Amino acid sequence: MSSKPRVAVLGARGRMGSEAVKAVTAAEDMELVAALDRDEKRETLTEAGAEVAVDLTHPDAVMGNLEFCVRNGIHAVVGTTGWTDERLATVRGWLAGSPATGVLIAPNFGIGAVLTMHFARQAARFFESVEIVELHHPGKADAPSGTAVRTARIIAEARRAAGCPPAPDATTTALDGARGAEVDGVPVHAVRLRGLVAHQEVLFGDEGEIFTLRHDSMNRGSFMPGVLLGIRRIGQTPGLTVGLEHFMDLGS
Ligand SMILES: NC(=O)C1=CN([C@@H]2O[C@H](COP(=O)(O)OP(=O)(O)OC[C@H]3O[C@@H](n4cnc5c(N)ncnc54)[C@H](O)[C@@H]3O)[C@@H](O)[C@H]2O)C=CC1
Ligand SMILES: O=C(O)C1=N[C@H](C(=O)O)C[C@H](O)C1
Repeated sequence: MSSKPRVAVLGARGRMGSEAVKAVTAAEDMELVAALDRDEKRETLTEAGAEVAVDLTHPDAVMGNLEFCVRNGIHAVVGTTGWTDERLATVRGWLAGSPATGVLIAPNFGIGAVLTMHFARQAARFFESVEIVELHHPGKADAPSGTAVRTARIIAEARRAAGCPPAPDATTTALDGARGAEVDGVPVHAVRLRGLVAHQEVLFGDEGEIFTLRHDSMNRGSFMPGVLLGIRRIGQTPGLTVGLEHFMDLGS
């Protein structure tokens, strides 16, 4: 990769993509070489000599974009949501054919959001109960958020490893959705409200004690230090990396 990575943004006219275009343009150690949105041809990436593509599009678009990038040896920094185990396995398969290429999938670029997940992993085994509430702007396509799904999986994994029993819940009758969506056994509740950007609470409970982790992104600029960190690191990180925490030297 060049000493100043040549960067393309996909989804460049969107809420996140337009912010990423500004952040990459303002960063002195990288160069914006392409800014694409829907209906613009992916070949622009190769024509422009892009070395890193930042994908901030839509769950329906991200797989096609990534396949193109990996096939052409373009590293990818992905904020787009909608990840399943099957999709991750497909990306690993593509990368096997292009072993020098790196893909970072970051459920959340907010430094505080990454720390929330890190601390949630540590707290998970100490409390009987845990539930997640994520709160977002009403323009969001997916529910629950990618961050909430990832947080729930991290918590569930930590609780399984510690041999924790399921959280207590005496509910025998409920309206559909009243107890949220179950992600790996953790209830996740999604709020969509005008005025919000991106917020999450992880609620842990035990006898006489509640422990809450809360993160608030007040604007989309809050995600940009994480996007830039991903661009700076992905060229030296071949293969698939899931989660920005791997670039943050957080220790265990
Ligand atoms: N990882 C993170 O920290 C964050 C991730 N996100 C995720 O990023 C994605 C985008 O979010 P927003 O910017 O709020 O959405 P948005 O709807 O404002 O922007 C998406 C943009 O992608 C464009 N697009 C759709 N298909 C495309 C394609 N095939 N090629 C190029 N562009 C295409 C759309 O025209 C639109 O301009 C969502 O999945 C969202 O959940 C959002 C905020 C933070
Ligand atoms: O769509 C959004 O806005 C966000 N999407 C990501 C998610 O689904 O977790 C990250 C952040 O929550 C904002």
